[in-house]
Amino acid sequence: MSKQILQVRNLKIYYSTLYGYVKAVDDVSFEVNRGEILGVAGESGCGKSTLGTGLIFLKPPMKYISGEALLDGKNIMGLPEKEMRKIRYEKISLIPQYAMDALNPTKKIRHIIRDILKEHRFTFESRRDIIQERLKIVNLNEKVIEMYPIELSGGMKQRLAMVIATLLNPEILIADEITSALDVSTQRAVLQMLYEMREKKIMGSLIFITHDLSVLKQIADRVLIMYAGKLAELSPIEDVIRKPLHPYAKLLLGSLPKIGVRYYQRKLKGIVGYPPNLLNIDSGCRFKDRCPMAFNKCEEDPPVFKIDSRKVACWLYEEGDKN
Ligand SMILES: Nc1ncnc2c1ncn2[C@@H]1O[C@H](COP(=O)(O)OP(=O)(O)OP(=O)(O)O)[C@@H](O)[C@H]1O
Repeated sequence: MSKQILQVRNLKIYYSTLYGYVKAVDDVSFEVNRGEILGVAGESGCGKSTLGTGLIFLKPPMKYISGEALLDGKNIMGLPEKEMRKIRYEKISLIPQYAMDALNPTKKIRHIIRDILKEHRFTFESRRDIIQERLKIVNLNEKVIEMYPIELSGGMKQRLAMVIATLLNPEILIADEITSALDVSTQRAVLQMLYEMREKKIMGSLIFITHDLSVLKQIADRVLIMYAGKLAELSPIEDVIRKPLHPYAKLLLGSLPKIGVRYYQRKLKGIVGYPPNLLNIDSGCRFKDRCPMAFNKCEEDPPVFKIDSRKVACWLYEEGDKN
């Protein structure tokens, strides 16, 4: 059995618009190890959600262009909907961004769960114990089963979405910005629940998408930092925190508040400038216009260089092996 549950190779997922393609995920390669929590981070609009969602639902105008995503060795990109339905929830599952609003408000929770299970040839009764166990982990009373989503608070819906996404013990769970709208203590509780689910092997591996690197510090094993649809850096989380390689990763880390610093005395540094428009991208490194380290070579697209267990798409690391 391979150490890697998912191998994504040269994946391109664009949005088809009247003005042309928005290159939201543009030639991205990475792998997810069994049992691993892989964080995906980067500024708003860098393609995190497109990557997470595109692996499961290719809803127009999202368009799969090329590349592969091997789940347990089998390419799932471009599979017909009938085939995808078989593997959703069971092999790969998603807690979508705004999961709180994704639940059908007119259906009882019991019926939402029943319909998902039915598609996978399970009855509600046969999974009752598991549903009860999961509700307990996320601190929800069993009574919610008889309620409608509209009767639940945002936080309760969020936790219910975690239960629904893990009903069939997926090999990979993708959690898309599920802590962003929560206050810090609820955020911590949700992270703890996800961690517990992983420990109990309720899901095999987790892809945790967030714009907030400080959240990943608490939960992730490795982090994939994206910039403008591309991989900027892929490293173990403690390595990124200790010594980020990509100039963008350095700035992203530098923009986090630090313990002991009073920010009414010192301004929190953001990253100057804006990411490029993904409809119309110049050649060369996509970060070059904002990069304090940019040099002539950056007019060419940087390949991904491998440095020990780390990957970085930046010409400063040309001495590393090209991946
Ligand atoms: N339906 C759409 N049609 C056209 N372009 C889109 C569509 N949805 C997203 N995009 C564009 O695709 C790019 C990537 O968006 P995506 O939502 O994946 O980024 P993100 O990193 O998840 O950002 P956020 O954290 O704000 O959700 C952005 O430039 C965005 O404007």
